[in-house]
Amino acid sequence: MATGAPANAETVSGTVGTAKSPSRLGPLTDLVIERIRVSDDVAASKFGTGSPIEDSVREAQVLEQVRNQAEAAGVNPDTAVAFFQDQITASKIVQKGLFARWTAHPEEAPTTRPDLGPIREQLDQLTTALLQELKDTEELRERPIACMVQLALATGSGAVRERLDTLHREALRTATQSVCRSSEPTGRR
Ligand SMILES: O=C(O)C(=O)C[C@]1(C(=O)O)C=C[C@@H](O)C=C1
Repeated sequence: MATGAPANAETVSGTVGTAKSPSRLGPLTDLVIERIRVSDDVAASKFGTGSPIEDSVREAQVLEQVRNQAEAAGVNPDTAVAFFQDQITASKIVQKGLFARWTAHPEEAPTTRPDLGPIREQLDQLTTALLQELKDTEELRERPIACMVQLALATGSGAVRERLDTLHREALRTATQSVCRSSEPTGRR
Protein backbone atom coordinates (compact mmCIF):
# COMPACT_ATOMS: atom_id res chain seq x y z
CA MET A 1 0.00 0.00 0.00
CA ALA A 2 1.27 3.50 -0.78
CA THR A 3 2.93 5.22 2.09
CA GLY A 4 0.98 8.06 3.57
CA ALA A 5 -2.35 6.26 3.15
CA PRO A 6 -4.70 6.90 6.04
CA ALA A 7 -4.43 4.27 8.76
CA ASN A 8 -8.07 3.37 8.29
CA ALA A 9 -8.01 3.25 4.50
CA GLU A 10 -10.86 1.31 2.95
CA THR A 11 -9.44 -1.53 0.88
CA VAL A 12 -10.73 -3.04 -2.34
CA SER A 13 -12.51 -5.81 -0.46
CA GLY A 14 -14.40 -3.20 1.52
CA THR A 15 -12.59 -4.10 4.70
CA VAL A 16 -10.58 -1.82 6.87
CA GLY A 17 -7.32 -2.41 8.65
CA THR A 18 -5.70 -0.10 11.16
CA ALA A 19 -2.08 0.72 11.71
CA LYS A 20 -2.23 -1.26 14.95
CA SER A 21 -4.21 -4.30 13.88
CA PRO A 22 -4.35 -5.89 10.45
CA SER A 23 -8.06 -6.54 10.87
CA ARG A 24 -11.19 -4.65 11.83
CA LEU A 25 -11.98 -7.61 14.06
CA GLY A 26 -8.64 -7.21 15.88
CA PRO A 27 -10.08 -5.36 18.89
CA LEU A 28 -12.81 -7.99 19.29
CA THR A 29 -10.48 -10.98 18.99
CA ASP A 30 -7.97 -9.31 21.31
CA LEU A 31 -10.67 -9.13 23.98
CA VAL A 32 -11.60 -12.76 23.28
CA ILE A 33 -7.95 -13.73 23.77
CA GLU A 34 -7.84 -11.69 26.98
CA ARG A 35 -10.87 -13.61 28.28
CA ILE A 36 -9.22 -16.89 27.31
CA ARG A 37 -6.11 -15.82 29.22
CA VAL A 38 -8.20 -15.00 32.28
CA SER A 39 -9.38 -18.63 32.12
CA ASP A 40 -5.84 -19.61 33.16
CA ASP A 41 -6.37 -17.61 36.36
CA VAL A 42 -9.80 -19.18 36.86
CA ALA A 43 -8.19 -22.61 36.54
CA ALA A 44 -5.43 -21.63 38.98
CA SER A 45 -8.06 -20.46 41.49
CA LYS A 46 -9.87 -23.82 41.35
CA PHE A 47 -7.11 -26.39 40.85
CA GLY A 48 -6.62 -28.59 43.86
CA THR A 49 -9.56 -27.07 45.76
CA GLY A 50 -12.25 -29.57 44.71
CA SER A 51 -14.22 -26.70 43.09
CA PRO A 52 -15.73 -27.93 39.83
CA ILE A 53 -14.75 -26.27 36.55
CA GLU A 54 -18.39 -25.98 35.58
CA ASP A 55 -20.61 -23.71 37.68
CA SER A 56 -24.04 -23.60 36.08
CA VAL A 57 -25.34 -20.96 38.51
CA ARG A 58 -22.54 -18.57 37.56
CA GLU A 59 -23.05 -19.35 33.86
CA ALA A 60 -26.72 -18.40 34.15
CA GLN A 61 -25.71 -15.12 35.87
CA VAL A 62 -23.19 -14.33 33.14
CA LEU A 63 -25.72 -15.00 30.39
CA GLU A 64 -28.43 -12.98 32.15
CA GLN A 65 -26.01 -10.05 32.46
CA VAL A 66 -25.20 -10.46 28.76
CA ARG A 67 -28.86 -10.45 27.75
CA ASN A 68 -29.64 -7.34 29.81
CA GLN A 69 -26.56 -5.40 28.71
CA ALA A 70 -27.01 -6.43 25.07
CA GLU A 71 -30.52 -4.99 25.03
CA ALA A 72 -29.26 -1.76 26.56
CA ALA A 73 -26.36 -1.56 24.07
CA GLY A 74 -28.56 -2.28 21.06
CA VAL A 75 -27.00 -5.67 20.29
CA ASN A 76 -29.26 -8.58 19.32
CA PRO A 77 -29.59 -10.44 22.66
CA ASP A 78 -29.76 -13.91 21.07
CA THR A 79 -26.61 -13.23 19.05
CA ALA A 80 -24.87 -11.95 22.17
CA VAL A 81 -25.92 -14.94 24.27
CA ALA A 82 -24.73 -17.39 21.57
CA PHE A 83 -21.38 -15.58 21.42
CA PHE A 84 -20.98 -15.71 25.20
CA GLN A 85 -21.96 -19.37 25.35
CA ASP A 86 -18.95 -19.90 23.11
CA GLN A 87 -16.79 -17.81 25.46
CA ILE A 88 -17.85 -19.99 28.38
CA THR A 89 -17.22 -23.20 26.41
CA ALA A 90 -13.78 -21.85 25.47
CA SER A 91 -13.03 -21.11 29.12
CA LYS A 92 -13.97 -24.67 30.07
CA ILE A 93 -11.71 -26.06 27.30
CA VAL A 94 -8.79 -24.11 28.76
CA GLN A 95 -9.60 -25.04 32.36
CA LYS A 96 -9.98 -28.75 31.55
CA GLY A 97 -6.78 -28.72 29.50
CA LEU A 98 -4.81 -27.01 32.25
CA PHE A 99 -6.23 -29.31 34.97
CA ALA A 100 -5.08 -32.31 32.89
CA ARG A 101 -1.66 -30.73 32.28
CA TRP A 102 -1.12 -29.82 35.92
CA THR A 103 -2.28 -33.23 37.10
CA ALA A 104 0.13 -35.00 34.75
CA HIS A 105 2.96 -32.54 35.47
CA PRO A 106 2.53 -31.24 39.01
CA GLU A 107 5.75 -29.26 38.67
CA GLU A 108 3.92 -27.06 36.12
CA ALA A 109 0.96 -26.40 38.43
CA PRO A 110 0.58 -22.85 39.77
CA THR A 111 2.20 -22.23 43.12
CA THR A 112 -0.23 -19.50 44.15
CA ARG A 113 -4.03 -19.63 44.21
CA PRO A 114 -5.70 -16.38 43.10
CA ASP A 115 -9.14 -15.41 44.46
CA LEU A 116 -12.01 -16.20 42.12
CA GLY A 117 -13.99 -13.07 43.18
CA PRO A 118 -11.74 -10.44 41.57
CA ILE A 119 -11.24 -12.71 38.55
CA ARG A 120 -15.00 -12.82 38.01
CA GLU A 121 -15.11 -9.01 38.28
CA GLN A 122 -12.51 -8.92 35.52
CA LEU A 123 -14.69 -11.25 33.44
CA ASP A 124 -17.69 -8.96 34.04
CA GLN A 125 -15.68 -5.98 32.77
CA LEU A 126 -14.70 -7.98 29.72
CA THR A 127 -18.38 -8.73 29.11
CA THR A 128 -19.10 -5.01 28.79
CA ALA A 129 -16.11 -4.42 26.50
CA LEU A 130 -16.94 -7.44 24.34
CA LEU A 131 -20.56 -6.33 23.92
CA GLN A 132 -19.37 -2.91 22.79
CA GLU A 133 -17.13 -4.57 20.20
CA LEU A 134 -20.01 -6.77 19.02
CA LYS A 135 -21.95 -3.54 18.53
CA ASP A 136 -19.09 -1.79 16.74
CA THR A 137 -18.50 -4.70 14.35
CA GLU A 138 -22.18 -5.41 13.63
CA GLU A 139 -22.12 -4.28 10.02
CA LEU A 140 -19.02 -6.29 9.10
CA ARG A 141 -20.26 -9.38 10.92
CA GLU A 142 -23.38 -9.33 8.75
CA ARG A 143 -21.21 -9.82 5.64
CA PRO A 144 -20.13 -13.46 5.85
CA ILE A 145 -17.23 -13.51 3.41
CA ALA A 146 -15.61 -10.21 4.44
CA CYS A 147 -16.15 -11.23 8.05
CA MET A 148 -14.50 -14.64 7.63
CA VAL A 149 -11.49 -13.02 5.95
CA GLN A 150 -11.14 -10.43 8.72
CA LEU A 151 -11.66 -13.06 11.40
CA ALA A 152 -8.95 -15.32 9.97
CA LEU A 153 -6.55 -12.35 9.88
CA ALA A 154 -7.42 -11.26 13.40
CA THR A 155 -7.26 -14.69 15.04
CA GLY A 156 -4.15 -15.71 13.09
CA SER A 157 -2.18 -12.60 14.01
CA GLY A 158 -3.51 -12.58 17.59
CA ALA A 159 -2.52 -16.21 18.16
CA VAL A 160 1.01 -15.56 16.87
CA ARG A 161 1.45 -12.26 18.73
CA GLU A 162 0.18 -13.74 22.00
CA ARG A 163 2.12 -16.97 21.41
CA LEU A 164 -0.94 -19.12 22.07
CA ASP A 165 -0.25 -22.81 22.47
CA THR A 166 -2.40 -25.57 20.94
CA LEU A 167 -4.85 -25.58 23.87
CA HIS A 168 -5.41 -21.82 23.79
CA ARG A 169 -5.70 -21.83 19.98
CA GLU A 170 -8.40 -24.47 20.23
CA ALA A 171 -10.19 -22.24 22.74
CA LEU A 172 -9.83 -19.26 20.38
CA ARG A 173 -11.40 -21.24 17.53
CA THR A 174 -14.35 -22.18 19.73
CA ALA A 175 -14.73 -18.66 21.11
CA THR A 176 -14.90 -17.08 17.64
CA GLN A 177 -17.05 -19.65 15.85
CA SER A 178 -20.19 -17.51 15.91
CA VAL A 179 -18.58 -14.10 15.29
CA CYS A 180 -19.60 -14.05 11.63
CA ARG A 181 -23.21 -14.44 10.70
CA SER A 182 -23.41 -17.76 8.95
CA SER A 183 -24.26 -17.70 5.28
CA GLU A 184 -25.26 -20.71 3.23
CA PRO A 185 -23.67 -23.99 4.36
CA THR A 186 -19.99 -24.01 3.49
CA GLY A 187 -19.86 -27.75 2.81
CA ARG A 188 -16.67 -29.44 3.91
CA ARG A 189 -14.36 -27.60 6.28
O1 LIG B 1 -16.57 -18.21 36.90
C1 LIG B 1 -16.16 -19.38 36.79
O2 LIG B 1 -16.18 -20.20 37.74
C2 LIG B 1 -15.65 -19.86 35.51
O3 LIG B 1 -15.18 -20.98 35.41
C3 LIG B 1 -15.77 -18.98 34.30
C4 LIG B 1 -16.98 -19.38 33.45
C5 LIG B 1 -17.08 -18.28 32.34
O4 LIG B 1 -16.47 -18.48 31.30
O5 LIG B 1 -17.72 -17.24 32.59
C6 LIG B 1 -16.70 -20.70 32.84
C7 LIG B 1 -17.21 -21.85 33.35
C8 LIG B 1 -18.14 -21.89 34.48
O6 LIG B 1 -19.13 -22.86 34.31
C9 LIG B 1 -18.71 -20.56 34.78
C10 LIG B 1 -18.21 -19.41 34.26
